Amino acid sequence: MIVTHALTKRYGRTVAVDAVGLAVREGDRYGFLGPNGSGKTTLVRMLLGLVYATAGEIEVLGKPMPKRVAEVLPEVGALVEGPAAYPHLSGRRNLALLDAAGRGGGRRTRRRRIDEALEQVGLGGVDQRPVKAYSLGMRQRLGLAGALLRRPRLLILDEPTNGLDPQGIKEIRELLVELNAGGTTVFLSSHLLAEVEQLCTRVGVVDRGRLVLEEDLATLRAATGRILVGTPDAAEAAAVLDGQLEARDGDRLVIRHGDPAALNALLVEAGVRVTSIHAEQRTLEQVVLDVTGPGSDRFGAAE
Ligand SMILES: Nc1ncnc2c1ncn2[C@@H]1O[C@H](COP(=O)(O)OP(=O)(O)OP(=O)(O)O)[C@@H](O)[C@H]1O
Repeated sequence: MIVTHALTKRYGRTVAVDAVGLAVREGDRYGFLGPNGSGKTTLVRMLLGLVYATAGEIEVLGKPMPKRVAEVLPEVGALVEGPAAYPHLSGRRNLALLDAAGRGGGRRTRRRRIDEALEQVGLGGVDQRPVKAYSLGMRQRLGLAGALLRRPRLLILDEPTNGLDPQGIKEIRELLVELNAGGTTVFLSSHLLAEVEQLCTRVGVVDRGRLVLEEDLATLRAATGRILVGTPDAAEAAAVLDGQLEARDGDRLVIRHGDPAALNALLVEAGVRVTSIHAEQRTLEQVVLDVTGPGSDRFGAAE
């Protein structure tokens, strides 16, 4: 759905995006993760033809960008940082103007599509109040509604949960999962590890303009080959395990073993009471720390 090769953008001496080659596949919920200033917005703008690349290539929906921008954009819903709206007009009126200005999306269906989009983002009950009276979160939702008007095949969203409270973030997450289940591919940028971890199926990590990692989340979080066991009989368990025990902290044990069920059976058979047992998984935070090294606290773990 999106492929870039050696995509580069320089602003004078600043290399905002540095030879990035990423691949977003159909059906992905792709999280483009990086700290503030790492080049996410610049890359998103290049994908949409809003900024020209210094070098490299971009394909969106199988077509070169920005050359085929007029064919590509009607099938893409986009939300770029600080969505623009006419402040003195209502949200509904803004969406009508946006729809009229773009290609595709017939006039006959406009009202229905606007109602649907507002409903989807939780602005169904919105009144005639002008956008200048909206909260930041409401503006963000309106921006998303604009992205959904044409029922796009691909959504490209730059920090879509900026300005939303935890409940709003959860609602947007659920909406994106639902749209994705209905066939929409989702590409979003974020500086929040937790957001990407909770929402995405695939992640690209960008650090100082370079893509340092791109992988399916399930692969990244694959089991480590260790099992975490909680037991009030830690000493007995340690005796039974003979050499497989990696660490012990009170009644919690870390055991080198591949199969929690088999390990559980072994412990129970030996008379060890097991209160909890599960395979250890890496967190996205650990993976990101591994690839970016010290200074990765620039990534937001949560907000
Ligand atoms: N129009 C511009 N002119 C000069 N430098 C720019 C311009 N736009 C971005 N940059 C620089 O390029 C780098 C990447 O910026 P960018 O906004 O793409 O990062 P980001 O990851 O989206 O950060 P944020 O989340 O804060 O928006 C930064 O060093 C920024 O100062």
